[in-house]
Amino acid sequence: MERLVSTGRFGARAVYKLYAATVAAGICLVLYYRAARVPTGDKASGGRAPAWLWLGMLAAELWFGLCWVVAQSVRWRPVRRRVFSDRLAARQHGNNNLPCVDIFVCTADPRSEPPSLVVSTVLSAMAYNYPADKLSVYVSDDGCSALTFYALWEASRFAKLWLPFCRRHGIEPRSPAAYFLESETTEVDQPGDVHCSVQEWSLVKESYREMTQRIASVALQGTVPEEIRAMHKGFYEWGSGVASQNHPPIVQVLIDGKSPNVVDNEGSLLPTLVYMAREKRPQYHHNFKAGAMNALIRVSSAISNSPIILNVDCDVYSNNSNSIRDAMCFFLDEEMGHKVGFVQYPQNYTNLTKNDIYGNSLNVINEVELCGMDGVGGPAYIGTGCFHRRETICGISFTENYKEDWERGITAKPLERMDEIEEQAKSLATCAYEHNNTEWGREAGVKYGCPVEDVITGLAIQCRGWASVYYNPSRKAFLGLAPTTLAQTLLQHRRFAEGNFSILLSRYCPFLFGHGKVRLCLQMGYCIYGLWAPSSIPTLYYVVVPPLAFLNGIPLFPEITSPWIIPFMYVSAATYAYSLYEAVSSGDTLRGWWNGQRMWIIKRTTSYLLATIDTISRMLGLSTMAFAITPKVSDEGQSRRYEQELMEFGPSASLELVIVAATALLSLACLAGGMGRAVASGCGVSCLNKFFLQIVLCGALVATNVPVYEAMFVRKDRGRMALRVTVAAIGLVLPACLIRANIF
Ligand SMILES: O=c1ccn([C@@H]2O[C@H](COP(=O)(O)OP(=O)(O)O[C@H]3O[C@H](CO)[C@@H](O)[C@H](O)[C@H]3O)[C@@H](O)[C@H]2O)c(=O)[nH]1
Ligand SMILES: [Mn+2]
Repeated sequence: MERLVSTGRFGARAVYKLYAATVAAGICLVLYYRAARVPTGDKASGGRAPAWLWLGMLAAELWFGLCWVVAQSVRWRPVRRRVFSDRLAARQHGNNNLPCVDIFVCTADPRSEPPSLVVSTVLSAMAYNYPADKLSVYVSDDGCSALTFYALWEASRFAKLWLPFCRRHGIEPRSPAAYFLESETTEVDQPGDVHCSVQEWSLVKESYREMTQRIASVALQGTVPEEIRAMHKGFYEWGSGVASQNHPPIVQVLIDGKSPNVVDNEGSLLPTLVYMAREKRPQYHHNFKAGAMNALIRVSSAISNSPIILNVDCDVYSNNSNSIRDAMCFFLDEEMGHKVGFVQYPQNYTNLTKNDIYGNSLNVINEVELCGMDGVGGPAYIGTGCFHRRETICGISFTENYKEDWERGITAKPLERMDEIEEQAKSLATCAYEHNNTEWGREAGVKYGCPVEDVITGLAIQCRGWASVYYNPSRKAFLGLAPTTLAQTLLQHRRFAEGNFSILLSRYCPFLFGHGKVRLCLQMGYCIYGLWAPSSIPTLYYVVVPPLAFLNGIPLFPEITSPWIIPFMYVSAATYAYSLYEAVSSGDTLRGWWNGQRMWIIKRTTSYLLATIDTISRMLGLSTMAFAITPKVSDEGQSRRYEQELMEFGPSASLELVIVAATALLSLACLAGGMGRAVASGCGVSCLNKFFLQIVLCGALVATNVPVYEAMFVRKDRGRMALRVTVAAIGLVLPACLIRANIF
């Protein structure tokens, strides 16, 4: 029988391995040079560095070398997957044998995640090219907002028009917001391959526009008007005593897809649509998104109980209506299917600008690193765009004789006793449910206690013997929203870095937890992200010390005439050139790569530093875990500057910004001061000889920091650096430059 999937290797791996071997040799030479030449004496003397300064360089270079080695794990054997969904269609006799699928959409806050955004995501999920009676969409609302419920109720009505429209004309993408936006920017009335009358197209568009207007106006009023509330019993759940973080559970089935009476405008069945706000009480910890996911798993088990679960964030709409069928090819493939625990799609964004000013594109992670993890055991679970087996995420271990119950959910009857089922589902969404000594959050479901709950959950699934698969089709399956300001980006990365570092330090450390269960290369692959946070310290050292040493006339690298300069130059040039190649071949622009390098430094010296502090203080019990939601809206000025690719620093001040400004100023001051000193002492060529690499390093830092200087001294818009930040940065840098050699 023909396979449903195929796996291919990347080309030219032998060339890559040769390159990697030369870099490894270069790193060894650099470390040897450092270790063999540790100066004696704690003070700078005769132009020699004090020992501690030199040892610091050695430690930093050792660390960078280690990170490089760890990063090789996912570059050694990357694979690419293909699916043959036409064979699946032939084999399943049309649609008869396709398994049921539950789709989870998480939202948490109607202000940073507007209900109209949630609605488009939900509609795109309902409109998959998949039998409607086998699809159920569940929305978890951690904000417990009547506005979100109202928006979903509107969506349940609009779906009757939207779904047949999509089906009939093969619309892509099936998020109405994305579809109508796209058709606007392509400047035709309708995309060429859509053969519908202009009237029909305009009717659907108009009715979508009216719906979003109604949602917007209700959101503006802040409450749902009584005449609307009268139209669905669900609105009466928001009585007195319901606050967003203190309320009883709410479960409302908005569409019962099994009922023959609920059909779209063409008489076809609709997918089931369920709204859930799990119970929240101040005395019970709700465990953020992980808690929401687990409540969804339980609630859905009482309603549709499908064997496969897809989960997406509320901003992540479906951009490809065939993704469910594609994912099913992996689960149903006779050779590998029985082992597959989850199928992960990449995380792609719709709102990136051409040169990706905040380095948010994830292109290299998507095109290289996840493929590399897939080659050595399977990608990590990255929280969104992932298909899980229900049994797997619920905690079952893989065994060769495990048999999936693909019939699960199919036999479910219409929810005749709707009220009873809703009551039962509610009881599964209470706080008390989990506190009666259940395994939820520990052995069962998504794991608690980690800001990257997804990564730790995926690792545990792999350690229970399941494989995972990474599928990156050319038409992107899911598109979400990336942060659009510097502050949001830094906050998001602080959470990522903290989460991954705390995994490394916990009992889930991939080397311990995964030992003997997953391959060493995969253990290392997980570590790449775990090492982000502690990398902040060597990075800060490298950004601060060599420039200051240059200012003080202390050379830290081999002279230009010494052969030892070759490994230093080779390692840096080769790794940068390769990173450029990797970024550009993954879809970044040249400028995008350059912006990414700036963000690399900014994130490492701010987010990751704070993440390190967060992690340690959490381990010492000085603070508790937080999950700061990434806002999906920004004000008009901010969006305009984002479109213009102007970095957003102001107007408020923060520790992160002070660090960014201070390190930028320091490089500039050291470069100028050091050059001035060299010229004044008339040493010219011999200085260039001694300080060549330090000058290159300072120069590169200054070049990447140009937008920071502009924000401090040139720009006049509201996104410029706050004056307070500039003053604080000068206050830090000035003494550091003046104290001079005394401390060295
Ligand atoms: O208490 C909470 C907090 C968040 N969320 C939802 O979780 C999702 C992700 O939150 P977001 O603020 O958008 O985080 P990102 O930084 O974009 O999240 C990435 O990283 C997270 C782990 O840090 C993963 O869970 C996400 O899937 C992944 O997209 C959103 O749908 C939220 O509504 C909840 O349901 N409840
Ligand atoms: Mn997000």
